[in-house]
Amino acid sequence: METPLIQIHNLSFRYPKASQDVLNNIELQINQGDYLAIVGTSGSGKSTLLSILGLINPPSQGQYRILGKDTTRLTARSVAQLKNREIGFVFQNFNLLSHLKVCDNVALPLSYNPQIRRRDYRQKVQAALSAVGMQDYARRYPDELSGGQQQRVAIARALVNEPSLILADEPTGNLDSATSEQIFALLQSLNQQGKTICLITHDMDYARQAKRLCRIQDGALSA
Ligand SMILES: Nc1ncnc2c1ncn2[C@@H]1O[C@H](COP(=O)(O)OP(=O)(O)OP(=O)(O)O)[C@@H](O)[C@H]1O
Repeated sequence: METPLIQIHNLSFRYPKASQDVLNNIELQINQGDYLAIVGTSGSGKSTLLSILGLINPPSQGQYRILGKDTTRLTARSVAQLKNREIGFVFQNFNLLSHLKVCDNVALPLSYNPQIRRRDYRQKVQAALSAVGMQDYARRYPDELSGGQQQRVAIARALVNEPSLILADEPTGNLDSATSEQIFALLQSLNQQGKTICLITHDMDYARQAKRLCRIQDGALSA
């Protein structure tokens, strides 16, 4: 029996002051353990959809449930809590803080989660770094690492809170093809270990490796 993690019904989204919707009547269910790739041409609405899945933007219309909770009926504080605890983000530009060591970058999401005790940080950071093969780089700074290593660290940061969903927006957009292959292999293996992943990519070869492939065209999503 598949357990729904995300349930989106009749969702539309329009940016403030824009004259038309970027997303129209989206229907989407993501189950626990899914690996979903979203493809679409530039400007089709992929990043916008990811920003809604990641609780950065609320839908303009329709329903978005995560873990059974209707996010449109929650307070801003509850939404922020859900975002911090249940979502891990991976970006094209890695978005690591250059003045912090690898271990401190990875620890950042823990500091937004008051349920986690400070004395547990070290073990959690080590576990996340080990999951991406970067356990020996904890004391380095981001600019001492290659692009692929920086993306691994960013994936460790996304994993550290043990979120329900990993969202990755063009995670290999700044990487060469050999390094991209390693990052996709890592995402694949994290999914095989049970992580739920939703990914945007331009690379159809990798998109086809995901369990599910969805396309966005002019704001409409199809399987
Ligand atoms: N903050 C914003 N305010 C107004 N319009 C926006 C904003 N961000 C994006 N858009 C518009 O929304 C549409 C969808 O953008 P989005 O970034 O979701 O597309 P995308 O499919 O991720 O594109 P790309 O592949 O180029 O990253 C585009 O027409 C874009 O111009």
